[in-house]
Amino acid sequence: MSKTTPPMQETDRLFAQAQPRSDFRFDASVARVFPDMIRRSVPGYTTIIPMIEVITDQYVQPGSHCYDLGCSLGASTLAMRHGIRHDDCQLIGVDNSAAMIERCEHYVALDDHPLPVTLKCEDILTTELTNASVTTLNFTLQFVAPDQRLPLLTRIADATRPGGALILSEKIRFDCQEEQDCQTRLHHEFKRANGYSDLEISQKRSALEQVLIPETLEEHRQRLLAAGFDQVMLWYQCFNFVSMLAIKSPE
Ligand SMILES: C[S@@+](CC[C@H](N)C(=O)[O-])C[C@H]1O[C@@H](n2cnc3c(N)ncnc32)[C@H](O)[C@@H]1O
Ligand SMILES: O=C(O)C(=O)C[C@]1(C(=O)O)C=C[C@@H](O)C=C1
Repeated sequence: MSKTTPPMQETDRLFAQAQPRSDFRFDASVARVFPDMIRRSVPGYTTIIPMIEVITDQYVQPGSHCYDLGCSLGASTLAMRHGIRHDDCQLIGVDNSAAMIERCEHYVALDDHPLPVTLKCEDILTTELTNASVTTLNFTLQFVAPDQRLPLLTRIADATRPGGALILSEKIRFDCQEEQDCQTRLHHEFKRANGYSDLEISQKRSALEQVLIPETLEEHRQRLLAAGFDQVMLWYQCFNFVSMLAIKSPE
């Protein structure tokens, strides 16, 4: 596959046939269907991506680094790229799935924009973070072990310049059981409306159970403050999917 040939985009039928339960992984079969899978699975994803460009444009600083942690195929990376007005910034996408990074390189090459993008196949828990103005975790923190989340967010906050920001999008859970049930039902209806069958929805749900650990909005808010951010705002919610903006005050 040459770098300028668009990768084949396939429809997500990964959970269409009855199969033994196994944990969800970001492997080559997921990477092949990922644009279709995430668009049909995450309510609001197609709104959040263009807003990442708008938010990046507001918080990016000249001469700084911008990070997309858990970049997958680069949808959020490219949104950041288009929001960066300074030619002396570095944009770095990090993902520990080799299959994702390999395909991401093609999407970056096809995107007509002068700002270089560095892609790293690394663990976001250990990747180097310095001199950051904007960092994005677009539906990635939910896959990090809960006890590793505060250390990661603290590293991000420590690396962020005064006036810089973190965009954090997550699937959340609710303390109130009634709300949890209602929002989960609405999310599953969204998947059904996008053509997923009951079997696909339930098989993916059990594959994600041990892997995607959602937390409440309050848990996210408190931890972002504990990590060193000064202000936390909810800027988007659709059912049990949200996006937050955590800001370090200007000096
Ligand atoms: C839901 S996807 C992110 C979607 C992407 N940000 C977007 O906007 O299209 C989560 C990604 O995080 C990556 N990931 C999960 N844990 C990681 C870790 N510890 N280090 C690096 N990447 C990780 C996965 O490989 C996967 O590609
Ligand atoms: O919660 C679900 O049911 C999902 O399918 C969500 C989700 C996500 O939020 O990342 C899980 C895995 C894929 O990356 C696409 C969507």
